[in-house]
Amino acid sequence: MPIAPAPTAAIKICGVTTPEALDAAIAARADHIGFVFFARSPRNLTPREAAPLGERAAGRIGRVGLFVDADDALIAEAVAAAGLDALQLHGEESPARTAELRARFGLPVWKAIPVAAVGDIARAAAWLGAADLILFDAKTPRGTLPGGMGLAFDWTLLADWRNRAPWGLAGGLGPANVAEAIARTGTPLVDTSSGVESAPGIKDPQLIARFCAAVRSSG
Ligand SMILES: O=C(O)c1ccccc1NCC(=O)[C@H](O)[C@H](O)COP(=O)(O)O
Repeated sequence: MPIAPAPTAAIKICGVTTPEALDAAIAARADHIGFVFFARSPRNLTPREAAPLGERAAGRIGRVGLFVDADDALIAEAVAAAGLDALQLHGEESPARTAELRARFGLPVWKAIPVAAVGDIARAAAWLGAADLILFDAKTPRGTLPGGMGLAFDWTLLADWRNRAPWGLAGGLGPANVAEAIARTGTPLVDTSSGVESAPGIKDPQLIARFCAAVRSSG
């Protein structure tokens, strides 16, 4: 009887802004790319800028739109322009707002939960039933970006989560530590941004390839 290969974590490359980075993610067989719609981010795209990337990605890789306390008008414009397959909420969106957006746009919603202490993991339970996936990410210092800062959190805090819903791990992941992160947490999805960049907002195709290879080596 053939032995099935061990499953590895799904991969999301966040903050893609160029066709080269998109093609690198597809070539490396990542599962999702993220388009950031947040003006303060070095990876920000307007819906108009995201449109050709969304078209290039269609049917080849999942397109996740990242928003930070965005209004419905921006989300609607981005969904239509970039053909988004899922929404990622990276701000202070409540469980009610999360459920409302899921119903309004008819798309899966990923809710990022910032983590610095064990209570932050418990807090995620409030989004069960409202979000389709919980993305645990490092809590960033006040006054900085709420994500994409290359900061990791203490993965042992996840011991309390016990796979209560579909989830993923983000924060400070790169080619050098992602296999260890998967081995230590058992995460079914990994998300990276700065770890595959040569400078903030500049994706490096070689780092994308190395990241995806490292994920597969963990299986
Ligand atoms: O990437 C950004 O610029 C960003 C801005 C505002 C909110 C969230 C943002 N990124 C979220 C992501 O999905 C990142 O992949 C995640 O935070 C991990 O980032 P990194 O630690 O740089 O890998």
